Amino acid sequence: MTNPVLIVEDEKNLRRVLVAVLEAEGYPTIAAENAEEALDMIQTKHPALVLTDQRLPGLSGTELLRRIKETHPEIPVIISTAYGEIEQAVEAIKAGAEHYLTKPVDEGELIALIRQTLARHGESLPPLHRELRRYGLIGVSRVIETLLETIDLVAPAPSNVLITGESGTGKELVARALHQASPRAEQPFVAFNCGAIPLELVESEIFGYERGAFTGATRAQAGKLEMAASGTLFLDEVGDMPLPMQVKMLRALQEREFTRLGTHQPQRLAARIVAATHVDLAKAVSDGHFREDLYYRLNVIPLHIPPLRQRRADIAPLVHHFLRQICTVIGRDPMVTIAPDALAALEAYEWPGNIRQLENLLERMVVLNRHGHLQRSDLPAEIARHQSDNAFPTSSSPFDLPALERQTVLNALEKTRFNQSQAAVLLGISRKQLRTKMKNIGLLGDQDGEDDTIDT
Ligand SMILES: Nc1ncnc2c1ncn2[C@@H]1O[C@H](COP(=O)(O)OP(=O)(O)OP(=O)(O)O)[C@@H](O)[C@H]1O
Repeated sequence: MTNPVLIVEDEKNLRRVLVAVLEAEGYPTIAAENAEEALDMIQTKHPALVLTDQRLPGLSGTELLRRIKETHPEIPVIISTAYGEIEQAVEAIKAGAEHYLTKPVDEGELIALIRQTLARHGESLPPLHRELRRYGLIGVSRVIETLLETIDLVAPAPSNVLITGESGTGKELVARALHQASPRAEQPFVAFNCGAIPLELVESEIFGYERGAFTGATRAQAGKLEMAASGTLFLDEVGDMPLPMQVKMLRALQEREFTRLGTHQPQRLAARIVAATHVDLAKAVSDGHFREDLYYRLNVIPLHIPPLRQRRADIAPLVHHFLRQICTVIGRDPMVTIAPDALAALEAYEWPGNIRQLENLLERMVVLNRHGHLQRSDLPAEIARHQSDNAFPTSSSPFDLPALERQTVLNALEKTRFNQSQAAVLLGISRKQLRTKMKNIGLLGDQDGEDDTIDT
């Protein structure tokens, strides 16, 4: 990321803190004391995002936002407002602010919001995000960050690894990453899927065979273990390995030797074994479908990849990545883009098929798309009906003003135990205005009248 984040804040200490927090996260950051200074910086420094206080000396945050939208509509703006400035927050969202934050600003929420906003705008992100792109693994979530740290930690060791996770979560990608990050990177990476293959075939595929070892063995063939040499053998769907093969595999791992079928000449097992499964292998052991001793042999280092729905922050960067990738592969230029509400629906969907399902859906949508822009209405109905506010419950959704207003009014009422006068003071509006809002959002019926004297 080359373009900085611009902070606009008149309070000196807060400005310093915000700059320090963002710089610690690896975002190049610049700061202005007021809107006029900010406008100059926008001309010269082209920030990737502006975070501005609403209340500033001179032009307000919303006025600054309007000026930015006139000249640089592509720059996302986040407005921070003091508690009770809901009117201004709503005003700012209407004027095109990406989000609003309520002061005092929560550090974690701020960082997450900035990451999500930049990712949503297809920005290449700061060192953290560049790092998170390593080995072809895309993401901005803590999950991906931890996964990459673990890969770096365990890659150099020869220990076996067992990767677990639902179908399509990226188990093979992680296995390849482990290989690339290891001293074995120059050696072969060989993948073998144990799923739904009869015993004889699994055995001959993994161990190899000599000519005449069985009917049809017209020539000698090296097995996957031999092909992997001192590299990595990736055993996918290891839970489906037939039980008699499990016994043979265990023996090979214990003795660090194996033999081609049809000979007694042992060979050294030099490859590292990385196995993967989408089934609960511990349960398969207790059900008697998987050998406990082999389970422990393989599970020296367990690595779990959570499903996509548990790391929704990764969806936006993955969507941008796949759109770029698919358009490049099929030669689509200019690149197909996606509408914010379509992206929000993707972020809110459950993704039972995880990243593979997301990738396949985008490919289909890009290929079938004529106008170069994916709209919410292009999505399958099942996905389009998802509400964007499921996705990031901590941040306000820019697409649902009534929900935002309703939530703020409710918060104020709850804080004051439904004392309307105090709630109105908190919100910075008159009690009459509050009652109108309560009616609009269904908290007061018409029969409740305009009685200003009785508090409920
Ligand atoms: N974090 C990620 N960043 C980019 N692409 C990813 C990521 N995770 C997965 N993918 C892509 O998603 C697709 C599915 O990943 P992969 O085949 O590794 O999943 P899997 O868990 O091994 O699936 P299965 O259990 O069905 O074999 C691949 O095209 C992979 O490149």
